[in-house]
Amino acid sequence: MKLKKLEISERVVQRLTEYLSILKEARKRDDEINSIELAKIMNTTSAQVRKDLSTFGEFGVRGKGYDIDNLIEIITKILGIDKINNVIIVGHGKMGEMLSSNVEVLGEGFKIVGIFDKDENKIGKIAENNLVIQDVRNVEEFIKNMKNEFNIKIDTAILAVIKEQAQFAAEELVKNGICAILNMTTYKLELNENIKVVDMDISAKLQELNFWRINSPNEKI
Ligand SMILES: NC(=O)c1ccc[n+]([C@@H]2O[C@H](COP(=O)([O-])OP(=O)(O)OC[C@H]3O[C@@H](n4cnc5c(N)ncnc54)[C@H](O)[C@@H]3O)[C@@H](O)[C@H]2O)c1
Repeated sequence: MKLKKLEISERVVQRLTEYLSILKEARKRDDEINSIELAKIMNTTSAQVRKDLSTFGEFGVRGKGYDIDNLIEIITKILGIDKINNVIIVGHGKMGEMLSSNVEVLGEGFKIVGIFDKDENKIGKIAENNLVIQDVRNVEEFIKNMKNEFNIKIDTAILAVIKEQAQFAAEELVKNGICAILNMTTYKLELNENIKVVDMDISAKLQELNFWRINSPNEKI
């Protein structure tokens, strides 16, 4: 399924991932779910749910719910996680190690195929997921080999280097064909607009949460 890129907002894509996790839970109980039930769990309106899902076609039958399996299959395809997506980790410190030793954190559809660092003391060591930590200077060769020898395209990286190295490391990755970066650093990367970056910052999320906590009507301060 090819989608016209500009038709879909980032927020809709974020909501799709939320729908998917809700639907997987709902499937344990039922075969169908309607937009009112979905809206309740998503804390939104049923009109919003219908609007979101209609972006991708007509799935619901009027008066009936959505077929959960069908919806899961479609969203999985839209998110491109109906097949394995190979990713590399760049920076194998505390954060990189947390990911390579807990691969289930990545969820279905993703596989770590390479780990890179620049620290001489780490290069050559074996990570928890049995991959050898490679010299970051070998990323280019690694990507080329994967393509030529196994016909595997690597274009996604998880960036977990120290903040001060984030921009440099990201630029190097882009030079080598990476076009999608999950940025675990707190550095705001400046890259060509064709490069998709998603920031994953626990601290920023906590700040956001804190704002809602202290501005909640239940706040007793
Ligand atoms: N996303 C979050 O919520 C979150 C939480 C904690 C830390 N962080 C951030 O994640 C990043 C990593 O944190 P950490 O605690 O794992 O740090 P760390 O110091 O333990 O690890 C950083 C690793 O990056 C490597 N490195 C540095 N420059 C590199 C380069 N150019 N190429 C390849 N490897 C390089 C270092 O050798 C080291 O192994 C930091 O930027 C930190 O601010 C994010």
